[in-house]
Amino acid sequence: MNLNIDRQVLLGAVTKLDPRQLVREPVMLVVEIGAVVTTVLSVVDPSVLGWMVTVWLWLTVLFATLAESVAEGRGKAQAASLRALQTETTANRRTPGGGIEEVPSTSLRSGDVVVVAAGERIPGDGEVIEGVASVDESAVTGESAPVIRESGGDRSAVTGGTTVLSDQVAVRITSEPGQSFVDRMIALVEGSERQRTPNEIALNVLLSALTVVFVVVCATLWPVADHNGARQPVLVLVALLVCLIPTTIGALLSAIGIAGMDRLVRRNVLAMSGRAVEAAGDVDVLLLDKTGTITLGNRHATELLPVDGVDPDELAQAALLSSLADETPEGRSIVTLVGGEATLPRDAELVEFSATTRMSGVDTGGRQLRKGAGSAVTAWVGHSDPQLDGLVEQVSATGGTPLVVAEARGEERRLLGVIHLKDVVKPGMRERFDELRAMGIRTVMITGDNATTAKAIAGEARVDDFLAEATPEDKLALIREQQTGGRLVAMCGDGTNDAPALAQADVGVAMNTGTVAAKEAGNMVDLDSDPTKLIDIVEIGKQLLITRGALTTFSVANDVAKYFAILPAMFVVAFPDLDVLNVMRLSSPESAIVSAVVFNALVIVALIPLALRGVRYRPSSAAALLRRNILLYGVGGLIAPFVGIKLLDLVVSLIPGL
Ligand SMILES: Nc1ncnc2c1ncn2[C@@H]1O[C@H](COP(=O)(O)OP(=O)(O)OP(=O)(O)O)[C@@H](O)[C@H]1O
Ligand SMILES: [K+]
Ligand SMILES: [Mg+2]
Repeated sequence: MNLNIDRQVLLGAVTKLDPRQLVREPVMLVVEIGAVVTTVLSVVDPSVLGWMVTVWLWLTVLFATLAESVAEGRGKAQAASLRALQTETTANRRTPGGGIEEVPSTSLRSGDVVVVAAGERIPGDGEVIEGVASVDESAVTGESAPVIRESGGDRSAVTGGTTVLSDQVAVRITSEPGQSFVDRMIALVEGSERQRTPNEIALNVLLSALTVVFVVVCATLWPVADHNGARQPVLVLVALLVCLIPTTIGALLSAIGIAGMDRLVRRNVLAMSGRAVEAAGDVDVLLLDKTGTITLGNRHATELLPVDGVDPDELAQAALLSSLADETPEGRSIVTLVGGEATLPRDAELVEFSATTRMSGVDTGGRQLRKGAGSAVTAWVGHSDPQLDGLVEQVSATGGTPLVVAEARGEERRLLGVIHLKDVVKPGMRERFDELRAMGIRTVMITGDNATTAKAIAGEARVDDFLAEATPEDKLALIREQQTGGRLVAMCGDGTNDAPALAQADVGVAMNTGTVAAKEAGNMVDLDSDPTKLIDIVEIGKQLLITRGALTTFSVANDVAKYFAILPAMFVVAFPDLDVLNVMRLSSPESAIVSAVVFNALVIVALIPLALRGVRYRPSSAAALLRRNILLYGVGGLIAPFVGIKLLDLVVSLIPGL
């Protein structure tokens, strides 16, 4: 593993020695205080032992800050390239009068509307409110293929710093200066905004408590030893204290957390909350939105199917008229399919699409035209038609979305036919959902589409279960229901109608292609818009928990062993009976103490790569994992000090004066 220790990383490590920063790691703060004490003692009363202990105590603290600095350094290069996106550009802002004024991009505020043409850089985060464009987002996502961004649908969000390749769009800015997506990304990859996770905080409290206990033990050892004629210099007691407190995990705890977040960033996932990363390690159920999440999301009209007695042209004109003002991608695709030069009559009153009504349309010239989900439109018409039901079934069975078209003139309401909307399942879904199943995670697709379409897509993507004709409230209710059963729920979605569910889920992963509302509601954003990314997220979450557990086990086992390694050596002169415990036959009490302190420091260095890389995660039961880790890190931690300190003693004893 390339640790990449350059000047900047070293400088960072030295800066972190500042006690004001170190208070966040109480174990290391105690070591630093110890180092200050031994430094003073060694200046007043110099000795080889004193200086050896002092130098190695300082190194112990430095190794800890170095671990954190190295972990942070890995995001620095990425942060630098992201900063390049923030250079000021000129934005074309719409004035209240309808004109255009040139303003610096840095002065844009939430609510401003800017016009961006081909070749120009999008000056800030926002939502496309007019037009369609292909956008190069590679600077943010690393993906070189251009993406479509359009108004009305679930693919409307744009990121400041990306470039429009073709056409022109109007964008409503949604972020305030300094709070953009790229700002948040930079803070994340640099680790400066890292939030400690609940488990990490709990562990830190536990380690601090342990440290206090050992401080008390060592402080009381002094008068006791003195009383028994085995007076121990303060220097030796400080050395003993540092060996006993959990320095290994105390030094690496923060690096483990930073490295976990970094692993997510490397997989193109931005986690806004550490709690979510930990929760991901224990997820039981994954809920996924269909359109735009499991499928590519460019649902578009491919054919018109009239019912008997309706002229194909009449259906086409009705479909067209009801879609002329429909700004959703579905609506625009109908206009494209039918073609022609039709314009909306002046008296036309629009009925906008909503995920709750699942209909859209227009009222004009005494006519009302509606199109939408089969159940919604037949309910509006007030009666159904077996032939129409057949057409709906026919489209649904292929996984397509049927939009039923209907008309009302006065009292008479008629069903005209069906529009076939087609969408494609993203490649590779099946295998990845199989993998999730192997990890013990149940996948449930939720969609506003009808049950037959849902069933066809669910079968094709091979999810475990599906919920059809779901409104935003249904999605939220399903999550709440799962959570009350004590299960941890992950949700992947892209639409504004997914936002409440994304906010409620323990792990809410918003697709980067999605709407601003979805991205703000979730606690993670996947830049690749791949719902099966959850596999990686779960693995990283599990790995984080396992790594922390393994290194804590190792650290505590190590300290217990050190107790037996050095205590007999310290007191053997005063209590010759202790010699039976002196199994290691270290050459002298002084050499024993120095060897223990050196070993204690070197263990930190040795484990930095493991803390950064993480303990390997293989899918297996929690019990098997626990057994394996206790064996490896517990027993290993008990044995290592005996071997290590003995070997160091052989070298240290050669130093004159020890
Ligand atoms: N522009 C539109 N006009 C009329 N009806 C529409 C339009 N777009 C979609 N519908 C209908 O509304 C239903 C719900 O659509 P919506 O996009 O809200 O679903 P959803 O809950 O996001 O789930 P999914 O993402 O899987 O579609 C669709 O199944 C379709 O029948
Ligand atoms: K220790
Ligand atoms: Mg959707």
